[in-house]
Amino acid sequence: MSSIRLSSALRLVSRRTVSSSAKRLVLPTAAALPRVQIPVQQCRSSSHSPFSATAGPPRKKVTINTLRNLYNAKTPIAMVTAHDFPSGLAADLAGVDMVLVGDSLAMVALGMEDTNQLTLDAMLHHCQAVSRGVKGAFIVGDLPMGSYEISPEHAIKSSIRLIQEGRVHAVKLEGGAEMAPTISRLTSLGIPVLGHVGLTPQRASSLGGFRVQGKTLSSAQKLLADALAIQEAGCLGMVMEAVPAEIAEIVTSKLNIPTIGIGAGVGCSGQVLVQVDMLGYYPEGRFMPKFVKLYGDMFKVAKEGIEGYMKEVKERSYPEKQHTYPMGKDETLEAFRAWVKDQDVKKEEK
Ligand SMILES: Nc1nc(=O)c2c([nH]1)NC[C@@H]1CN(c3ccc(C(=O)N[C@@H](CCC(=O)O)C(=O)O)cc3)CN21
Ligand SMILES: CC(C)C(=O)C(=O)O
Repeated sequence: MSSIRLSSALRLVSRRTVSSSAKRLVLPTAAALPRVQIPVQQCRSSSHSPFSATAGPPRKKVTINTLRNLYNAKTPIAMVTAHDFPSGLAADLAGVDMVLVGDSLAMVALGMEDTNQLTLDAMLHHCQAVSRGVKGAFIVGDLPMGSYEISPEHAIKSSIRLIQEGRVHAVKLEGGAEMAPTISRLTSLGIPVLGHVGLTPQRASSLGGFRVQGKTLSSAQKLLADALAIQEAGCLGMVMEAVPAEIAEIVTSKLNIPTIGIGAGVGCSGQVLVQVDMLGYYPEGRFMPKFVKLYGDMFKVAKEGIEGYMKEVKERSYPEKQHTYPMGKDETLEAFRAWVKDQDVKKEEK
């Protein structure tokens, strides 16, 4: 059976965390799967993360200046969503510039039908998990529907919680010109804001569903006006979702802040995708927006891994000796055997 060396990303983490006594763990796999060997630190308790939360990857921190430099150099900005510690860690170790704790987590991690059921408290919980795993990338937390619309003060209060408790670096909010006063207040207080125009999922009902925006002249005009208004209000950039590529490119060319496109073509200043979508975490047959490209098959990997484990549990080939704890002294075992025999302990009949 062939052996695959551990990925360089995992090696990066394990180099910091694996002690000299680290065991070499051979992952149980189905016969069809190649054998993957990953050295791991022996975990004392299931409540302990196998990866040190403090040992960050040796990455230079992405700041608002880094993003500005990328934009000025016309280097596309790569952003991906994350909703927990491992997905944050994967994104960060892959080297993305920005990590978004998007409210799509409502749909992809919590099984909700839309993003509007998500509360600020739930978002905070996930931001905390992601920010524990992300040490280099610039982290943006989404303001969920209902956490910022009532007044600028409402938005300020929620944003401070996302930054103070969620440990994100910037907040994202949906909307155009009507949100400009709120965005101005936030940015004047030193809270960086990423805007979101085009298809704004929190307003899907009033858009008639998850519909492509900017397809008519008036809709394209409104898109440009909204983009200019939130730029003027001080946004560091904006997500531009589900807009015809040509329109997105023209709007991008009229701005002096980056557009991060999703379903908006290659003419944007950067791209964002939902990590769960792009890595193929779902079984075949689930609807995917047209802009999703699969870069992985996580559902297959997960399912086959669990099948391999199940098979070995059923045939008692897992756990093997190396997965068990040895006795300290042989005499103790002998003494215990003799004592149990002496007690004549009977199995209770049920
Ligand atoms: N898993 C997931 N991925 C996402 O990208 C995502 C979410 N969830 N939830 C929040 C929003 C909703 N998103 C969506 C959802 C559906 C379409 C969609 O059905 N688009 C149609 C276009 C329809 C038209 O022509 O107007 C498509 O065919 O892609 C687009 C964006 C993007 N966001
Ligand atoms: C789809 C992206 C841009 C988003 O807003 C989210 O993940 O919630």
